[in-house]
Amino acid sequence: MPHKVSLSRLKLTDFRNYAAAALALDGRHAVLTGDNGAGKTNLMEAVSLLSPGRGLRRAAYGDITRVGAAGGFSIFAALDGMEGDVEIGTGIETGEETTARKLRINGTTAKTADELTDHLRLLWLTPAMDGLFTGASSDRRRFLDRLVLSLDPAHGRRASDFERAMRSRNKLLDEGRFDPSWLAGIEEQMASLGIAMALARQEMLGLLTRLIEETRETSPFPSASLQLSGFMDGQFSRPSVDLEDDYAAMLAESRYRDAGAGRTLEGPHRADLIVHHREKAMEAERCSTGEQKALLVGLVLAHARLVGNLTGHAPILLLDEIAAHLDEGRRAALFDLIDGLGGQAFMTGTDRAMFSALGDKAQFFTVADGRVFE
Ligand SMILES: Nc1ncnc2c1ncn2[C@@H]1O[C@H](COP(=O)(O)OP(=O)(O)OP(=O)(O)O)[C@@H](O)[C@H]1O
Repeated sequence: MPHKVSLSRLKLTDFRNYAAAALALDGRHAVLTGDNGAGKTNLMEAVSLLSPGRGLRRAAYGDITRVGAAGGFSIFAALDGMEGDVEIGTGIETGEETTARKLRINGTTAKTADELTDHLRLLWLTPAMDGLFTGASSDRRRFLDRLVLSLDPAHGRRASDFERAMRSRNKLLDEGRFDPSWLAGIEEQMASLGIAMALARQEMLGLLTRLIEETRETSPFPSASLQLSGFMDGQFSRPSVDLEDDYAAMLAESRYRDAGAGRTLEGPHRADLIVHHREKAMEAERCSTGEQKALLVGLVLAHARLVGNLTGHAPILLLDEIAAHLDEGRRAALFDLIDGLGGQAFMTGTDRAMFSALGDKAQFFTVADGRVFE
């Protein structure tokens, strides 16, 4: 069983609809119940900001700050983390527009948000993700990259460096500056970063596929088969240097075409995650709403197990309204599965009775009008 990472304290100031709130957690799962609009998802969002990036809503920091607050927002958390006890503080200081948030770990300013992954790994599942299989491929790519990131923290840097290189190539092409040596330099960089990104995604999917295979018999959820498509399809068994050379050559050949299109048409930024419902041998997008939800829950929980197995520490799970449409038996099976992962899960719902099968495995909180109490 992986080690448990658990939040022991969470304090919010001027965060969404919370002027000030504090939660004392005892290491068990946390169930947050309350009416619509009470502030349950806001609490989950606050926890999600303990990982790199803009949290589970991908919101602008200015929007997170409580309407009417004099300054910015802040989040403080204490946890029993992957390297022992740690205190994390994050937020923005003034209400003005900013793209960066301050981050302090044990009182010291962190150089990058990636340092958070030394202390905890977070995974979430929200109702906003229900359309993942039918929606835009960019959402599936972001989902895929978050899965990779929770195993391989360097993936985020790779992806942002690739984006930056691609933007400078697009700009040169857009301005008609076809300087071959300048472009070749950028394309070489794109090739090494782009292939590294694609290989990291491929490796994670391979590991996840194996784990899904191993746990298939016992899982109460349908199993997913996973494939990458849209970039270097079927070529990932070749040496990475050959793939890099091929991609660099592809970019060099497509300069005029890409200039015409106004963007780079080939690359890891065009890849898609293709998911099938294995038992039904059906594309996920053609499954029923309930089947899609079950597939997604199964996939995220399988990934949580993988993160626990590979890092030795179970991730913290944020499961927003996960039990809403399940019957009693399925809910109980779901809670058993979540508990069996060995980590701390935060779960929300409108009705406390829905979580009764958790018994004393969870701490129950009531959320009402921007206040939270046990
Ligand atoms: N920056 C902000 N300042 C003040 N209030 C905000 C801010 N952003 C969002 N809110 C409010 O926070 C409230 C609670 O939102 P939240 O999504 O957490 O509700 P919830 O309890 O998860 O509800 P539901 O059960 O409907 O999903 C909403 O009424 C929203 O208007």
